[in-house]
Amino acid sequence: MAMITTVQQHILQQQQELLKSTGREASGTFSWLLSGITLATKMIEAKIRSAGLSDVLGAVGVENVQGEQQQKLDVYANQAMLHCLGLRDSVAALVSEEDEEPVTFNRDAETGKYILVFDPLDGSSNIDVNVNVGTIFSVLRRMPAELGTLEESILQPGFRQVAAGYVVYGPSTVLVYTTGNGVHGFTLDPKIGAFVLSNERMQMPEQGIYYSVNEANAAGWPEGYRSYVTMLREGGLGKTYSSRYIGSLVADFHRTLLKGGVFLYPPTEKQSKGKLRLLYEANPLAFIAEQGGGVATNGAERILEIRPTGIHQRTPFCVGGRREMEALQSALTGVLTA
Ligand SMILES: O=P(O)(O)OC[C@H]1O[C@](O)(COP(=O)(O)O)[C@@H](O)[C@@H]1O
Ligand SMILES: [Mg+2]
Ligand SMILES: [Mg+2]
Repeated sequence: MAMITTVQQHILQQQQELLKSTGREASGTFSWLLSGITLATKMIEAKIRSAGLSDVLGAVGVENVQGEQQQKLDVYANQAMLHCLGLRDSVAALVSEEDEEPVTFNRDAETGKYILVFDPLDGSSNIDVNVNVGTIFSVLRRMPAELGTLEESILQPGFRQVAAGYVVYGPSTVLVYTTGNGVHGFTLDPKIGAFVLSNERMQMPEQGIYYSVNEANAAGWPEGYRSYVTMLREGGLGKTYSSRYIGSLVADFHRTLLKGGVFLYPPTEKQSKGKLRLLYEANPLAFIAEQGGGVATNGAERILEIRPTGIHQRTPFCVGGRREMEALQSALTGVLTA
């Protein structure tokens, strides 16, 4: 019988490796915490698989804190995450794209030592048309009380993340995560209902063949982005690039991690800060990209060094292989070199 490694086993192994170097035992708290995410995402996966047969398609008729029409599946996914993670007593706060304020728990700093930040359902505009959507999460450690309040702990910069990951609900359901020790992918095996290791130590290719951006916004981009995309299209980086844009960040990112290339959501005249959110979209994917050998910026600085000022703040988001991101930096600083 082929031996399998589930995501829980893998996390525990990673923890044991990590702690062995400090002579301490893995408490299991962390893998128990992440099992809350795998349980919630399996519930969401089950809803999506038969979406057309149950009442989860369409909008609920109210706007969320982002000013977007909330989809029924946004609400279901949010409830699943809040329910499964709220039960974990190591959780001090839950921060969701769908909730204006964090959900906090009256747990002392010893017990409630983690903060979960998440986008329960990413790619909402694609739900009703059966295109890949996902869930994105980021884990921060609560700061000791003498160093900061719970609110300050939530607004820590991205390089303070202790874990990050996403699940793509597509032809198969794939979970990708990092705890700062490489990027690892797991596929949900429907026969046993477990996420099984399928891609260990994933690496983003140094250079790819795809660029991914919503070109409908091109007229509103700063000039550097337009000339950069033109340069890629015209073979300026020694290869002819093709365009791929799904409109679900988690799916466009997953392709970029596997195949390389570049994903961009630049600022526009309408949205000078771009559209995507720093805490639960850009930060977790930037952590994974860097752990996979890629690069992630807001066009000027490293995403993981941005100091958050608000839980729903937006940021321009550029992520991709080393070659594409070096060329982007040149283009945005006005030195477009092939
Ligand atoms: O339609 P646009 O402007 O290209 O925006 C697409 C982007 O918006 C998003 O759908 C925003 O995320 P949510 O669906 O979680 O709100 C991203 O997944 C995607 O990359
Ligand atoms: Mg999203
Ligand atoms: Mg969302």
